[in-house]
This record gives sequence, C-alpha cells and structure tokens, in this order.
Amino acid sequence: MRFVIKGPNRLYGTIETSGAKNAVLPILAGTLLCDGQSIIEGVPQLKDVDVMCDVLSHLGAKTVRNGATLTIDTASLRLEEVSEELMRRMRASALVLGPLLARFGRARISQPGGCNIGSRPIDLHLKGLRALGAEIKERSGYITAEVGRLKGADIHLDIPSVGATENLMMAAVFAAGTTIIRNAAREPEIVDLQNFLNRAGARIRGAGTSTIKVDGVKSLRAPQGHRVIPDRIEAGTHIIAAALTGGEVVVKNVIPEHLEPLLAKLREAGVDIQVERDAVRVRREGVLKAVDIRTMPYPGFPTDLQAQMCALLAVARGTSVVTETVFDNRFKHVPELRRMGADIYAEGRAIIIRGVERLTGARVEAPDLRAGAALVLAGLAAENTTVVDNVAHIDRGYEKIEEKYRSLGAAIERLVS
Ligand SMILES: CC(=O)N[C@H]1[C@@H](OP(=O)(O)OP(=O)(O)OC[C@H]2O[C@@H](n3ccc(=O)[nH]c3=O)[C@H](O)[C@@H]2O)O[C@H](CO)[C@@H](O)[C@@H]1O
Ligand SMILES: C=C(OP(=O)(O)O)C(=O)O
Repeated sequence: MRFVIKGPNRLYGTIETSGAKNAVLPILAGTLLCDGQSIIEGVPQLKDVDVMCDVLSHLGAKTVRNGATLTIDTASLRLEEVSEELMRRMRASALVLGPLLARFGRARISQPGGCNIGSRPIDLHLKGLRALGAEIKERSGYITAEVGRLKGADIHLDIPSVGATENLMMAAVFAAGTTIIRNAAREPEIVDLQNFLNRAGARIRGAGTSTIKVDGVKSLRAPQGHRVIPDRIEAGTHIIAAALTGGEVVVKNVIPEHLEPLLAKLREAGVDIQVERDAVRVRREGVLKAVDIRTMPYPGFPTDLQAQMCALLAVARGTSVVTETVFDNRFKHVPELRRMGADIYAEGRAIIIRGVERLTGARVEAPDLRAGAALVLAGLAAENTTVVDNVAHIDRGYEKIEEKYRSLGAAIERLVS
C-alpha cells in the first residue's frame, strides 16, 4: 500500500485528533487486571489497537468494538502467554507481562528483538519485576515470569522508561504492601493509565511526577466509560504539517499543555501559534527559521516528533542540529528525505540539516511509523509527485491520515497494490 501525494499543498481548515495510541495500549493491557467488562471510549481505529485486541483475544478475553468504544471482557482468560508472532507485530505487547503476572502469578512472552528505531531491550521491566519478587527465566527466545504473590518494593529505574513504568505500575496493583517507582517516566499517557486503574479501584498516586506510589489492593472492577486522552503525537504531527505547508489549520481535541515542548520550538522557528482551551490554531506566512532540538523524556521534546520536525527543518532558513537522545537508531528518515532534495545527514546521535528552498517529489519508503509520517509531511510540501511506499507502518499510529489531510485540501490518495 502506498500514498501518492501531489504537491505542493497548503492546508486550510479544522482537523480532529483521535485518542492516544500510547495511552490506549497500556490501558488495554490494564483491563487484564479487572473483573468484569471494561468499557473504553475514544479508542482510535489503528493497526496497533487491533494487534493489542488480538493479544487480549489470544489470552481468552472478549473484545467488541462499536465505533470508538471498545468493550473488553476478561471473564474467560485462559492463557498467560504472548507468542513470538504477536510480539513481532507489536512491541507494546510486552505491556501484558506485568498485569498477567499480577493476576495469575505467571506470564510468558516472546523476547522482543531490536527494531527499526533502536535496540529497545526490556531489561528494566524485568529488573523491576524481580524486585517485586518475581522469578524470571530467559530461555529459547522466551521470558517466563513466576511468583506466588508479588511484594511491594522500592524500585529505582536506571532511566525513565515509559514501558517499564507502566508495566511495573500494573504489576504492583495487587502486590502486598506499597511499591515505589523512582525516576519514573512522566509522560501524560502514564497519568491516563493511573486514572483508568484508579477508577477500577487501584490506589496509585504520583503519575506525571518522577515518583509513583502504588498501594496493593485485592481486586479491580472493570471501569465503565474511561475516555482515552487525545494523541499528542498525532496532534503534533498535524501542527507540524500546517507549519510546514503554510496555510491555517485548527487542530481540535488536544490538551495544549501536552504539546508545549513542540509549540515552544515552533514559535522559535517563526510559526504563529494560538492556544485555545482544547485546540491549537497554527498559521505560517513568513519563512521558517532553523532551530536546534534535543529529544528528551517528557516534558522534553518528544522523540516521536523528531522525524516530522526534520521534514519541517529541511526547508527552514539556516542550519539546524537535531540530537536524538532517547533511541539509538532513529535516523531512517534521513536518507529518504535526502531523496526529496533535503540537505540532511546523520552523524553519531545528531542530524544536521541545512535548509533548502524547496523539496521535490520522489519515490520513498516509510521505514517506521514516525519516519513514515515525516515523509507524508515532506510530500505535502514538496513540488510534484511523492510516492510513499509501505504505509502499513503509518497505519499503526495514524487513523485515516489521508482522509484527514484531504479534508484540509491536500491531494493525497491511498493506492492498494
Ligand atoms: C507504546 C508506547 O508508549 N511507545 C512509546 C514508549 O516506548 P517505550 O516504552 O518502548 O520507550 P522507553 O521509554 O521504554 O524507552 C526509552 C529508552 O529506554 C531504553 N530502555 C527501555 C526499557 C528498558 O527496559 N531498557 C532500556 O534500555 C530504550 O531502548 C530506549 O532507548 O515511549 C517512547 C519514548 O517516549 C516512545 O517513543 C514510544 O512511542
Ligand atoms: C515508537 C513508537 O511506538 P512503539 O513504541 O509502539 O514502537 C511510536 O509511537 O512512535
């Protein structure tokens, strides 16, 4: 499947952000802890959400989707194992490890391999589970975790890993006593997970700060109607698209505070940004200016917007240096953007971009989710036709992206072949 984009496009109009992929995935894993039927609202139609539903079904849960509402019934869970096939389809499948262990005292998942953006081990998840008393064996490509009952512990994460923080928060829900997670990740999606679990009867506090405390409880009852927070990375992608192509776009259903790290950089680059209560209005008439960026854990500049920002800076006046500090190999968009006329190269962890007058259409390939989104943005701004191959990567994290951009006046089509 590919996108064919005829550029250059200027975007005008209003666009609605969907629910956050990175919030709904851990919440779906969290339903494994709950008795009864969890009802989750604002669930985006994404490949990754489908894979997480496949994981839950594989474990014996029943999942029913009705528009943006997802119902998960865990009454007939029968397995505690996630196969290699499911782990390969989505790394976030590893988020079921903590909940399965908490609920059944046993869990087995395939070892996640490296991926297109870096090596991505889960050693911190395992170290934390060991601290909670689990016995963990790594054999023949599988990780097996076993425990009688987890016991609260004081855990210090070596780095503030989002996935490790979420997995340990969920594992600790039924642990005896209190668990403290220090140097926890502070991403808004972790706050959403805390809110979901607390609605179910968990006793968690501190999400959004670097110290999270979990008092163990006996059971959780499935919450009815938790609404997933808006996807700050999707919204950020649209905001960058509007800034890159020019025009005027209102991005609705956002929590502006979650976008501050991006908005600050865009203002520095010369973009006119107006923040409303739950919307951001973006307008760009003058030239874009080069800016330097370092990706950091929240509230730093998000690594998940690094590639899209490179597309923008490709046409900014001056030289920008973008340093990727979160993942060790998130640079696959660099050679693809070069095919479109960008003066961009990677050196160590830095990407050096000398702004050019304009990008030109080319045939490029989406190497991963956000790099793919960056190429779509570049294609919208470029002259002539851009073909972005392998859009399955983009469908992992963006709901009907081509329809959304068409509604803003872009010439973008999906070709199935
Ligand atoms: C589903 C989901 O929410 N995905 C997000 C999550 O991924 P994810 O939860 O995988 O990201 P982490 O925060 O765990 O990873 C950050 C860094 O820590 C390293 N690390 C992580 C765990 C571990 O046990 N050992 C270790 O070394 C990773 O290799 C990476 O270099 O946060 C990332 C960082 O904001 C985002 O880019 C992803 O979109
Ligand atoms: C890297 C991402 O996701 P995941 O952690 O699911 O690979 C992302 O959303 O950009």
